[in-house]
Amino acid sequence: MSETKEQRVLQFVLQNAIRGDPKSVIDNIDKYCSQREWAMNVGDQKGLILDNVLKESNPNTVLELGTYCGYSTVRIARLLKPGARFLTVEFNPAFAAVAKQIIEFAGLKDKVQVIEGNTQDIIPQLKKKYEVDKLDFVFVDHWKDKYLPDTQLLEKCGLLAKGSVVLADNVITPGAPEFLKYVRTCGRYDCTNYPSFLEYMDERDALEKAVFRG
Ligand SMILES: O=c1[nH]cnc2c(O)cc(-c3ccc(F)cc3)cc12
Ligand SMILES: [Mg+2]
Repeated sequence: MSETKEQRVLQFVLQNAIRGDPKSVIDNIDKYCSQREWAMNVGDQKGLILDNVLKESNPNTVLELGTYCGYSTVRIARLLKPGARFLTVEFNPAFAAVAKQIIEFAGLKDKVQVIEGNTQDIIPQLKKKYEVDKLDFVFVDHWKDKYLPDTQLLEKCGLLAKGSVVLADNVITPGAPEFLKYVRTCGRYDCTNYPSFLEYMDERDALEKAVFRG
């Protein structure tokens, strides 16, 4: 069976990165996806913004919506303090399989729980099944049409508290206009826009930080 792009990214990492070294995993995914095949990783420019917003938040409990190959999962997990909890949700089983191997190769297997499934099914299970009380940091990077319904579901399930950070990728390209309008006008978030560029391209993109007011 012919391999997929995501499997080729995994092979490049396994053959070129240093086992147990998250930075070398990140750098090699960026190298492959900028020089050989574009892939929808958050990338190094937006990734640096993600790093900085995450460091400011210094979270105990993190949720990622959209694991893909695990690039941002590795970026986040490498910066978490000991004992922090990190759950990441991926709908596509083939993507989840690649991500688990990349996360393990980076030496971060014990810091992350990869959950395969639909975010709208998983989010309501976080409190009871996954023993989550509140989320300090949520990285939203899955399907653009799910940004708004999933954010509202997080609110409805009582998973956000005063100061919870919701950081969303791609609010320019491909764009998440309904999500942006909601977080900027509903009165429950303090929003900051971080202009940047689409991963590995010259097109404009941005991250949006929405801090829940509680
Ligand atoms: O679907 C996406 N999920 C998560 N992140 C994405 C991401 O960073 C970029 C894109 C994307 C951007 C431009 C384009 F021409 C085609 C796809 C999609 C996703
Ligand atoms: Mg993205």
